[in-house]
Amino acid sequence: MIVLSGTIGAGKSSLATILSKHLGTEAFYEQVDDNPVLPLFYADPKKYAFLLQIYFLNKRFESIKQAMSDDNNVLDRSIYEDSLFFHMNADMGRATPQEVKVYDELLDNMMQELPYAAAKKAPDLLVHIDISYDTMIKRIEKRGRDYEQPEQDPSLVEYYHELLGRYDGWYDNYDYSPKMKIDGDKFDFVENPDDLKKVLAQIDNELVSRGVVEK
Ligand SMILES: Nc1ncnc2c1ncn2[C@@H]1O[C@H](COP(=O)(O)OP(=O)(O)O)[C@@H](O)[C@H]1O
Ligand SMILES: Nc1nc2c(ncn2[C@H]2C[C@H](O)[C@@H](COP(=O)(O)O)O2)c(=O)[nH]1
Repeated sequence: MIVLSGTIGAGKSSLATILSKHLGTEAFYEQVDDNPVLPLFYADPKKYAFLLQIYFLNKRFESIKQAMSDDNNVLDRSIYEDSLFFHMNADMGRATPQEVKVYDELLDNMMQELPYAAAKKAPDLLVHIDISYDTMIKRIEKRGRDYEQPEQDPSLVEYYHELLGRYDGWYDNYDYSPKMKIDGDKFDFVENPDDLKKVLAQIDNELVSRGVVEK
């Protein structure tokens, strides 16, 4: 299983589609447009942060189990990033210490239940897409989900800065699996075919050198 990571609008879903096609495998996507809790969360984060987190945890767990059913399937966000989101929201006063404790213990318990073979308790590779704040905002605007637009809710400017800032430390400390970073500002793998080629070559190299796929 190959897992993508990155902030909102980094290009995870786009790359998941491209990469799974390239590898001849399946992509598994985070539930967003048909997520009934997400708009509620953006409208009232304090009321819905915990419910949203449980919702994501449940869906993510389901996707991981499905993605694991075959080699080299691609997941468009890691379960570990959900925890990053939740702890950030809790630090912003949107969840209580008790809710955080319940979430952390539940996550831990669920991870232990994953039916991985003993040697395969983690993804084969994490591919992190790194983007700047400006790129993040441009992409969020391009995609156009109402509730994510800072124009509609100026408090999102601080939320997005904080999120992006936390991602750096998160990636540096991530040690559940081999990892690699793609410069999502420099390589436009959606609109530039040359960039796409370079990005896929970087990922292929990692997968081959780690013995995940054959040359
Ligand atoms: N490298 C890129 N160049 C141009 N547009 C991009 C790029 N990556 C993503 N996008 C666009 O930005 C928006 C967010 O991308 P998406 O793949 O949904 O990101 P994520 O899944 O990380 O939130 C979409 O409209 C997508 O078409
Ligand atoms: N509070 C949380 N929000 C989350 C979490 N996972 C995703 N999200 C939000 C962020 C975006 O608005 C949307 C989809 O994210 P993309 O990066 O795929 O665009 O869902 C979470 O765990 N907690």
